Amino acid sequence: MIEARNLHKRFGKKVTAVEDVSFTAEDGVITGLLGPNGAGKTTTMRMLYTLVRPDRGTALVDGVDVVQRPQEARRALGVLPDARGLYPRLTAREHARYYGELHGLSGATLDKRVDELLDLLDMRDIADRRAEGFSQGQRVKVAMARALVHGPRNVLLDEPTNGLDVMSTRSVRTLLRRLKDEGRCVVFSSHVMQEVAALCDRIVVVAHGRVVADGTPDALRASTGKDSLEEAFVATIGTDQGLMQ
Ligand SMILES: Nc1ncnc2c1ncn2[C@@H]1O[C@H](COP(=O)(O)OP(=O)(O)OP(=O)(O)O)[C@@H](O)[C@H]1O
Repeated sequence: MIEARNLHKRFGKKVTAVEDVSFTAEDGVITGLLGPNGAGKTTTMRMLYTLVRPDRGTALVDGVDVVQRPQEARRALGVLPDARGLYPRLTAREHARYYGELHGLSGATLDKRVDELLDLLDMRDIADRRAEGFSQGQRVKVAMARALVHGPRNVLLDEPTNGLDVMSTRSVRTLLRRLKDEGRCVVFSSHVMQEVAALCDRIVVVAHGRVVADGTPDALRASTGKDSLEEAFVATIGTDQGLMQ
């Protein structure tokens, strides 16, 4: 479970990226962080996975404070960051193995886990190719495999389907549903409302660094009095700018 508590982050004097973000992402639930470009989603995610230190507020990962005990919090997290930097000379399989080793896995356990992920992410064809020259979709799959190799209880994904074709998007969605069915806490960010609507049990809408709505798709529709989720989002944010594909 992940609890964001009054997160604040400014960059310099002029940019307030995150004003006051609080939400709880439960286990066995897919929580979507939805907001237009520049809303503060990536900055929020970075604070959750301990890359950026909040100016104020904090977050708890399975009860562990990310500011006070970042290393411990990181062990309980699998992260697909916004930058999917890969090592060009390592193969897809070597990426997953390397990250598994960093998390203390080895031997047959690690081999089995990596094989499972290669199948789940449908990446057998690229398993033993070096990452240099990988397409965007292939890069996302490798980054996803290394995020999940240690079987984290909590999974944070920053715009996981960005740049993916229809088939790859479907396999990512299937994987996220599987993580949910396994009882994991899944949080992903997106600026595409159709993406969030297709996957999420719970939606946290962020605009200008603040949470402007938080609830199930049905609750969001009911609170705005709109029949379609799309209209409900527009009503919540006050504009459809940046939310459509
Ligand atoms: N390192 C940084 N230095 C200065 N400004 C930053 C930095 N990181 C983010 N910002 C600013 O903070 C605001 C929120 O950015 P953030 O990347 O969190 O938004 P986002 O919701 O993820 O947007 P997108 O959908 O475009 O990725 C933006 O105005 C951005 O320019």
